[in-house]
Amino acid sequence: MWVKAQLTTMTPTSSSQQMQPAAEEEQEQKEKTLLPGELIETFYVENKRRQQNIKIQVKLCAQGVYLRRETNDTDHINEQLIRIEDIVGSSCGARQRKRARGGLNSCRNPSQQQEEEQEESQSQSQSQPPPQTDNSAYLYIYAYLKKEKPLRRVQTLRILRFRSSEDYAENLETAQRWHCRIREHKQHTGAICAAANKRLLILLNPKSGSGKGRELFQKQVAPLLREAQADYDLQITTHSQYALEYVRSRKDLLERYAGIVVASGDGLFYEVLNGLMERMDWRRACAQLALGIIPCGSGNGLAKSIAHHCNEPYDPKPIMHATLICVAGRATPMDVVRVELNHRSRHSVMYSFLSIGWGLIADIDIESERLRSIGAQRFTLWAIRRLITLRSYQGKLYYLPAEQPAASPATPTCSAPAVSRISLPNAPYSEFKDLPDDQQSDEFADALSTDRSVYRQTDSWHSAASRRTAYYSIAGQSNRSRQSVAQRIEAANAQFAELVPTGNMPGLQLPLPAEQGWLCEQGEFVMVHAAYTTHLASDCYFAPSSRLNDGLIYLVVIRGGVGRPQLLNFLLSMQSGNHLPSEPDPFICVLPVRAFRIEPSGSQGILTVDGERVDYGPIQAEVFPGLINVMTTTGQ
Ligand SMILES: Nc1ncnc2c1ncn2[C@@H]1O[C@H](COP(=O)(O)OP(=O)(O)OP(=O)(O)O)[C@@H](O)[C@H]1O
Repeated sequence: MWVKAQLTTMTPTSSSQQMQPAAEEEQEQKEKTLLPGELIETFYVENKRRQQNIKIQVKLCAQGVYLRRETNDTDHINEQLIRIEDIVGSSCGARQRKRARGGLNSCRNPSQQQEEEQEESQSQSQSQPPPQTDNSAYLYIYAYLKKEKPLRRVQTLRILRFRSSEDYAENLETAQRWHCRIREHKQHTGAICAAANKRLLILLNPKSGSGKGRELFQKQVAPLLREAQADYDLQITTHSQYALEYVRSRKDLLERYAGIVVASGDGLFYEVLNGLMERMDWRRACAQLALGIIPCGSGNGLAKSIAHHCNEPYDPKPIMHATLICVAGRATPMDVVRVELNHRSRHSVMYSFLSIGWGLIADIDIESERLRSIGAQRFTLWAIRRLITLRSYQGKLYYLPAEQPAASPATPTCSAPAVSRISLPNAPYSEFKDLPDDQQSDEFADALSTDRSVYRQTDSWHSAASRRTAYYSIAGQSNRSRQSVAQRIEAANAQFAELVPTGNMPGLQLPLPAEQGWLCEQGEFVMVHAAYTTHLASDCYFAPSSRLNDGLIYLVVIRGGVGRPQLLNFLLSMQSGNHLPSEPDPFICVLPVRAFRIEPSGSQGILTVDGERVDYGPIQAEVFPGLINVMTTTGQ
């Protein structure tokens, strides 16, 4: 790569540096061959060592910024393309002080900054003309070049100095033309934050992870958002359920925002997802709002899974890398899993994006909470403890295999004792329509306001025992007959039932139809852990075969009777993703399924959904393929 310096100022020919007539002709010729939306200009970079100006032709096109250096040696022409995908944004104006350019420079500590400022003011007083005599306009191009082996992003700043005219306004106009074109090309790539007239909603949990969310945001996220010229509203959560309530109740969510970014751990993303699903326009909201995550939590399974999906780096700067994904912000569909729980005859429904755990891993995760103060080592310590006092749980596991009748040979399966069949449509939610906006706010006002308590205690919508009711506002309708009110309530109930995301599994208390493909295994389990993203945490590569939008739940089953050495090996290999047996194994297997149900026999145990503890009892889950959209760099 010939451009060695990360920060290079390029200056086009000015009136005082007249182009040779031949060069002028050449330039004119090149401009004639430009496609619409393309710009071209010749700049000179001063090479102090050789005491000469190096001629660089810069072309802005749909692919990015193309730089071509021509030296006097005829055989020495170097080229570089800064891909439009690697360009975060640009800005233009008068010369900026180094610190004001943002980027990672603004993350330096105060003493470093002070030194830099002193250096800069000295160098300015020595070599640079005072700002008022500089009529140049500058274009700053912020890019993070993607490099493989090792996978990383290299922060790069290119500065183009426009000074062909003596008039600053004219130079600025040229720089602005370049700046606008860059933004237009970014828009064509589908960048969500470059979308016109829409903003990002950023929800920040100041308590997540080490509790430094606010500081991390100011130092690492905000400068990048500035470079990307992303307009955003920042909401700091004040308590648990804040984000859920905010997303659920904000009326102008879809009109105002192009996406929602969670700057927190997986817990807050769970709230945002469930808040969206509790909206009456849930389907439109899921389709239109892309969701992003900036990992400020302790587990960060989703952020790592997204980075893995689009082959983006994660460590050593997970926040910077995730922010880059969010500002690239192309939407990729992602599966969501509908979970139904039954605890002491209370039913609840929730939506999950990461995992459901029963047994070993859930136990380690939750029970080691008491050692939180020692950091990530709590998991290792508790895993050792649990290996010594190994537990197993009695129960029944039902599942609907993804491939019928036989599973893919690449994924070894376990033999299941009982077989029955059931069919699930690929996209069970596709049959529902959203409520028109005006109906949302009026007709279903009562249903919305009372819904949450009902919603979390309801049976499956299709189950015979469902207690779910939509309350229809009858205020101001006293002149209508009782009969008509009853009919209207019934009609509203029917319509309401169609407008919420319903599952296709029978209610938890109902048997699974024997003839439709369900398999059942009864016995002792050390663990059943369902995952639908590759990573459960940034250092736990749990379901390597998983894809964001494959419509699959990966059930990892460890049966009773498994030896401790095999279990130890399993736990130690989870980080690298080598924990699953490559050959059929009697004790450990992974099952790609579309739905499953767990019926634990006892009443004591731990169940987790997305890493959070939920009531212990029967639980069932089914996948809704590609229900939401998450921000990725690829858009696939
Ligand atoms: N201001 C707040 N104070 C206390 N709790 C909050 C606040 N805002 C959000 N919460 C709750 O904190 C919980 C945990 O947050 P989050 O998942 O973001 O961080 P974490 O637990 O550190 O990360 P991870 O889930 O990756 O381990 C969320 O479920 C959320 O309900």
